[in-house]
Amino acid sequence: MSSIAVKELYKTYTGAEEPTLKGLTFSFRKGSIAGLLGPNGAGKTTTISILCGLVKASSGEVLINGLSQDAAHREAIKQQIGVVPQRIALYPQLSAVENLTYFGNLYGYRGKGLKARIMELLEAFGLEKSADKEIHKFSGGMKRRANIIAAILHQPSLLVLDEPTAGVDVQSRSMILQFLREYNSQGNSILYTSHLLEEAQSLCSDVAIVDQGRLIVQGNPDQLIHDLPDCENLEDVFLHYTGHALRD
Ligand SMILES: Nc1ncnc2c1ncn2[C@@H]1O[C@H](COP(=O)(O)OP(=O)(O)OP(=O)(O)O)[C@@H](O)[C@H]1O
Repeated sequence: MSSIAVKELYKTYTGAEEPTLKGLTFSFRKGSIAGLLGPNGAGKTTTISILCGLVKASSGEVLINGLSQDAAHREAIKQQIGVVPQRIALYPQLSAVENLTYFGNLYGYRGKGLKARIMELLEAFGLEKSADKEIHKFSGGMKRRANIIAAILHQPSLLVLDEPTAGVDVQSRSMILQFLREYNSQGNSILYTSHLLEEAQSLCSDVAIVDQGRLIVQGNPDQLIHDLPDCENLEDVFLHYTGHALRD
């Protein structure tokens, strides 16, 4: 079964002249680490926002673990999916523990069990010494790691991350990537976006390259590289399919 299936997805934002998504179709198998790749403005964040139920598609279908992303399945999907947005979604004036307790409560977790899970995850992400520090005192990498913890308190079987390694230092990035591999090895599916193609090549079992709201190509990174005789890595493949023209 697919963890994610997107079929003929269209999205036109209110007031926009052109659709952002133009019949986007792809699917990722359960248990994969999938990369949604594409140039600036390709529609990656829009797609992720629709997948997570934050933005409504103009038309098309989205299935999460076989459930259609609609009002009838919203609660079931909420339990199965964890979302790490591009922008830090934490309260700056609250400490890490206060933030994470708030997010745990949203999923119905309380008391000692929640506290233990928060402390376990803070330690796993190297943040245990900063448990009671306010988020606005965190570095960029610390904020990003805390943002990930907020999304996995309820142990979602599908974790969706929008550029989780953008703008963080090498140490934080290495820790985040190690975490993603471990979380996946526990049987969970991962979908992430990135502009770092070397990273995506080594992390992902499957990638979908999108451009201008459409799927350009999908497959295993090594296979995609192998299929094109002039390409040595995923960046070559990406440029082969999306070209060299700037998007701004
Ligand atoms: N809320 C919005 N209202 C109107 N247009 C939007 C909105 N959000 C995104 N867009 C437009 O949709 C297009 C795709 O944006 P989106 O953020 O989905 O792309 P992306 O692939 O994630 O890009 P990037 O790599 O730059 O993050 C862009 O042209 C953007 O201006």
